Formats: sequence, structure tokens, C-alpha cells
Amino acid sequence: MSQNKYMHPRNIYKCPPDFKQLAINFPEFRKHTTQELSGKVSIDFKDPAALRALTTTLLLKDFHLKVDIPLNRLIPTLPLRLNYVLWIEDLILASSLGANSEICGIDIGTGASCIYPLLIAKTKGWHMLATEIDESSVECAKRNVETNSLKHLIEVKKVERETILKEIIDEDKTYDFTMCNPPFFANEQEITEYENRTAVRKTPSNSLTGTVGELVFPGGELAFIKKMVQESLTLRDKIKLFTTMVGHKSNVMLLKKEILDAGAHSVGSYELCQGRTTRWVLAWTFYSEVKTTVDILEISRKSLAKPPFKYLIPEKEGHEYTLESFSVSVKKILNILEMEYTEIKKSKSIVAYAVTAWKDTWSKQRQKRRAMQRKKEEPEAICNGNNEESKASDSQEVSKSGDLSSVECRDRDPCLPSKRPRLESDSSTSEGVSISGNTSSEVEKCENVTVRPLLKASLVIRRSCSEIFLELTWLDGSCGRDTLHQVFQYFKNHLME
Ligand SMILES: C[S@@+](CC[C@H](N)C(=O)[O-])C[C@H]1O[C@@H](n2cnc3c(N)ncnc32)[C@H](O)[C@@H]1O
Repeated sequence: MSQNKYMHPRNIYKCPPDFKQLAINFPEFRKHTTQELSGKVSIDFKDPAALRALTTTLLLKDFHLKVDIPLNRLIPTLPLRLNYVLWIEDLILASSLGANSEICGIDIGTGASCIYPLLIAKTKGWHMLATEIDESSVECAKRNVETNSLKHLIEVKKVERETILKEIIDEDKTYDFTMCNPPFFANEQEITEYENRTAVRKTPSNSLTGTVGELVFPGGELAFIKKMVQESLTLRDKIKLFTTMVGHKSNVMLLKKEILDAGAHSVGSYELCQGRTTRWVLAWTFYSEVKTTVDILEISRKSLAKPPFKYLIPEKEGHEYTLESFSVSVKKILNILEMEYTEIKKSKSIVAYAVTAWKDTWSKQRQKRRAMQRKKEEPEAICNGNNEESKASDSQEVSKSGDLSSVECRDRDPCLPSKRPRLESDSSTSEGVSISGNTSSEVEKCENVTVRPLLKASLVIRRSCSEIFLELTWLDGSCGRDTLHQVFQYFKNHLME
């Protein structure tokens, strides 16, 4: 029975890919398909060439990644890999890792495809160190990184079989997380048994790909992970979160006990469900503030509820845009809009600001300019009269509410409700940029009443390969996300001026 409904909520393969459409759009994939009389298009999952065509086609279509996978090496399936990556992302977000610096991870045994680092670097912009023992896989992984112009984010390192983590960590470096899809089997006999299992469990639907060297470790995954746990004890200050995939359910409880006995602060596990395959992942840490379990539905609900407004900055002939030059243009617009901003993150690939608006300066700009013009042209007497009228209505308001500041605030902010709500202590995270707590300027105190800003958002300028994106994420404010969309439109219209 397919377990797709239990896939990670943000996994794009929860809804399986449309093979017919893939065959129409990708001739390389079409070669491996057959069409039944009913019109249904399928592939032979036992054929490694077909499996490879599916994975490389999806990587190209969904992630713009061009990946070479040799037929004689392990061919990764994407739904499972993505489930693992999304779970790590949830833990990183829940633990607020990378809030003040770039996120760096390690993939132990990256394989020829270099699948995890490519997915992570491409979709999250995180730095990855990828290790591998197999010489030819190392070469292929390096080529894949180069082909996709991700050398600035991914380093592929050839290591010795005895090494898991200890020897690869530089003295002066720390990492946010490790991940690993370890060799599962203890010997070749186990591989044969797995391939031929029929009696109790169904034969796996996919063909088992990969060399003996890739799939076998003396003592199997249990021995490999136990070694990793032992090494994590000496690296407890260098790595915040250790994770690994586990292939056999029976090993999950054994390893959890082993990890806690070794002195970890906490250990958590999660079930990766996809197609007919189930795998497990373990996370452990020596830090009290780092999370090893997470409410995935809650995190996904939050992040899906507030996806950022994203704008790919169009290329302009003869112009080489940099993050620096865009930050200048963005700050200029923020000043024009009289928005407060604080730089919260700056790296080679990201500049992020926390922005706050106290009044609407962006909507109906043209009408406002016309009104100003008309006001200038009006005779003084009428103008005076109007002023008297407005003064009268203001004083009425003052006497009703008994609070002068509320009138002032509402005057400059049409969206503020008549009774100002208290601003709850806020902590929001958006795509690796986290803003928590309120600065004194964000909360304006008027006579014991706490005023909520009109809008609070994160503004991220992100470089991914040669493309630059502007991302605006709604965080809080008396006006909703629609207001942020107006600001976003304003940026789109004025950024290239
Ligand atoms: C099951 S494969 C996973 C490949 C890839 N990460 C994936 O998920 O498709 C395990 C990989 O770990 C590599 N490996 C085995 N022992 C290793 C070690 N001590 N350090 C680094 N890589 C190792 C193998 O060569 C193999 O490529």
C-alpha cells in the first residue's frame, strides 16, 4: 500500500509526478516509458536505467539540477531524500540554528549523485561538506557540484573507510548538523536475502541499486551508526545536531538507548514514509536548546500559511547586479516609505532586514500626490475652514476616548483598530532568517497602551547561483498579509527605476 499520504507535508511528491506529462516534456524519460491501452504511462522500476531517468528528470524539472548518476552506483529516489531534508529543515528552524550565521552541514557518504548536498544547497542556500570513500563516486559528485555552479556552497572530500566524522572536522570549524544514509548491510549475503525476500514481506518495488562497497559495512548500519555515536561524543562542541537514517526498524530503539547511555542531552526519531518504503531517521544533540523532535504539522502549517512574496530580479543588459548594490536600492526605497529597518543577517548569499511600518506610505500614491496638489491650489479661506472642521472632529475623538495619542496614531495609520491591541511577544522565522523579540522601537508606548505596528516583516535579498531574489515575509502587524503584498508591489515597481 502506498504511504504517500504520510509523507512530509511539504514534500512536493506527496502528489506523485504525472508520468504522461513527464514523457511528453522530457524525451530522455520518454525512452523508458510504456503506455498501456488505457493510456496509463508507466516505467519499469526494476530497470536501473528507467529509475535513473526518473530521478534525473525530476531533479531537472523540479529543482533545476542537472545530475549525472552512473548506472553502476546507487540511484537515489527523490521522495525519500526530500522527506529527510525537510525533517532536518524543521529541526533547524525549531532550534533557531543559523539565526546569526550561515548554516553549515555535513553529509556522510554522499554517493556519486551528491544528492543531499545538491538539494540542500540549491533549495536552502546552506553550506555542505560532503564525504565519500569511493574514488569514482567522489569524482562524479565533484562534477555534479561543478555542473550546477554550486562550488561556493558544497565541498566534496574523499575520506578513508575508517573515518566517519572525527578526521574531517577542522580545528576551527563548527557545524550545525550532520546527515547520513549509511551502508545498510553487514555482508553480501544480506543483500541477496533482501532482494529475494518473498515469504513474509513483499519484494521491494524498486530495483536495489549500488555497489557492494556502497551498501555494505562490517556489522551493517548498526555498527556504522554506533561508531558515529561514539565519535559524536568527542565532537559534541563542534556539531549542534547529529542525524542519520536507519533502514531497519529494530535498530531504532537499540540506537536511541545507546545514544542516551552515551550522554546525549536528547534523542528523537521520525518515520520517513513514501511509496512502499519506510525508513527511520534519528537525531541527537548535546545542547539543551537544540530540538531533536518537532511538531512537523505545526511547523508546516505555519510556514505554508505565510510563504514569502518572492521576486526574481530581472536581468538588465550591461548590468552586473550584486547583493551590495541591491541592498542600497532596497534601503533607498525603505527610506522613501519611511519604514524602520535593521540588518539582521549578512553573508555572501543573503542580506536580511527586519522591517517595521508605522504608517501606510505606499498605497494610493498617485491619489495622495493629486490630493496634495489640489490642497496647494485651494484658496486659503476654504483651507482654513477645513482645518477648523478637522480640529473639531479631532477634539471630539479626544474627549470620547480620553486618549490623545490614540487619535495621533490612528491619523497616521488608517488600519489601526480603534482599540489598540497589545503586541504579543513575537518570534517568527522565515527561510533561515529568524527574528525574535521586540526592539524598543517596534513597540510604541502611548500612555500605558502598547501600540502594534502596522506591519512587521522580514525582507531578504538572496543570491542563488547567478539569480537574485527579493523575499518579503509577513510576521506581524495590525494589517494583514494583503498590506505586505502592496509593499511587495511597490518594491517590484520601483526597484528597477
Ligand atoms: C547507502 S549509500 C548513500 C549514498 C547517498 N548519500 C544517497 O543517499 O543516495 C552510502 C554511501 O556511504 C559511503 N561510505 C561508506 N562508508 C563511508 C565512510 N566511512 N565515510 C564516508 N562515506 C562512506 C559509500 O561509499 C556510499 O556511497
